[in-house]
Amino acid sequence: MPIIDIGRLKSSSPTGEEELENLRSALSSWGCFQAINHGIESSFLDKVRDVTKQLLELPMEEKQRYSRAPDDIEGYGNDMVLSDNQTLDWTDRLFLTVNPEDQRKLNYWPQNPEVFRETMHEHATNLRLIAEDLLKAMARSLNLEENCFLNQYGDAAIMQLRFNFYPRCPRPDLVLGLKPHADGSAITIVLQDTEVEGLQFLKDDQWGRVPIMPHALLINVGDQIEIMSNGIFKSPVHRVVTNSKRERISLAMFCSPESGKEVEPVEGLIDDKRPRLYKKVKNYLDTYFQYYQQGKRPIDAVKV
Ligand SMILES: O=C(O)CCC(=O)C(=O)O
Ligand SMILES: [Fe+2]
Repeated sequence: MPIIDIGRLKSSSPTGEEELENLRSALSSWGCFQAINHGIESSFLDKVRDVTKQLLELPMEEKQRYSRAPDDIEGYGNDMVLSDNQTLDWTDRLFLTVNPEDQRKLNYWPQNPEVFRETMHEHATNLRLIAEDLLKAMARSLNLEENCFLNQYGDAAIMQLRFNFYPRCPRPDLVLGLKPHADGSAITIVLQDTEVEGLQFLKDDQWGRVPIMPHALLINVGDQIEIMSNGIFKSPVHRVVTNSKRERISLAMFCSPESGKEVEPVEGLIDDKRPRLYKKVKNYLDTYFQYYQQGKRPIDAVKV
């Protein structure tokens, strides 16, 4: 699992150039990395985890006050059931749109713990800057103008938080916490559990574990960056395994292009040797969930 010092990516020194090359290599092989030196205080990340834990450990009756409506993707609950033969994940989650701010559905936002709302607001503010800096670095790592991904991402990017709670599972050999999938985002930033592993990425047909690094952020590319980069950066398939002894918690932030923005392979990455791989897409997330729940890869539907 690659580790990238993202503080270095902004520097134009030789070490900065070297780190850009590491970034390009990580995203075109694994599609993910552990980000260190990201500028967020460790104590703040601990607070975010703590608030997440407090929320997920509330009594079920209290969490059910934020239950997802049957036709909504936001709220507390499990998978949306779209067919009888769907495999359910061994997880409960709370899913919230955080940005744009005027699209927050506050009826799903817990008020307990009391600092929940302000903490998640601050967390989103921090991650927004990291996502934007990374999109610039990703463009520079391919010798492109630094705003070429950011322009498709837009100023009113969609940021969605998913609080994942994986209870202990008596049969980890039979059940997954989260079935294999690739994310529909542009990029995803995940805060991992500090004690229990579980996330795995598929590389060269093998599942690679994400080791615990308490103060790193796990970052992976989603389908929309695979599209913009014309397939150079890989949106990796990943899954979460269950554990019979320990429960596990994680907090994923999905950063996706602004609603209505057209997303397509960047001009500079299409040539005779690398023909255009993907069509132009808009509001990719709208169709993503249907394919996802059928166990299909949504990105296959937008191949040329
Ligand atoms: O639980 C994790 O570490 C990852 C979660 C994830 O992949 C997701 O929510 O899409
Ligand atoms: Fe994921």
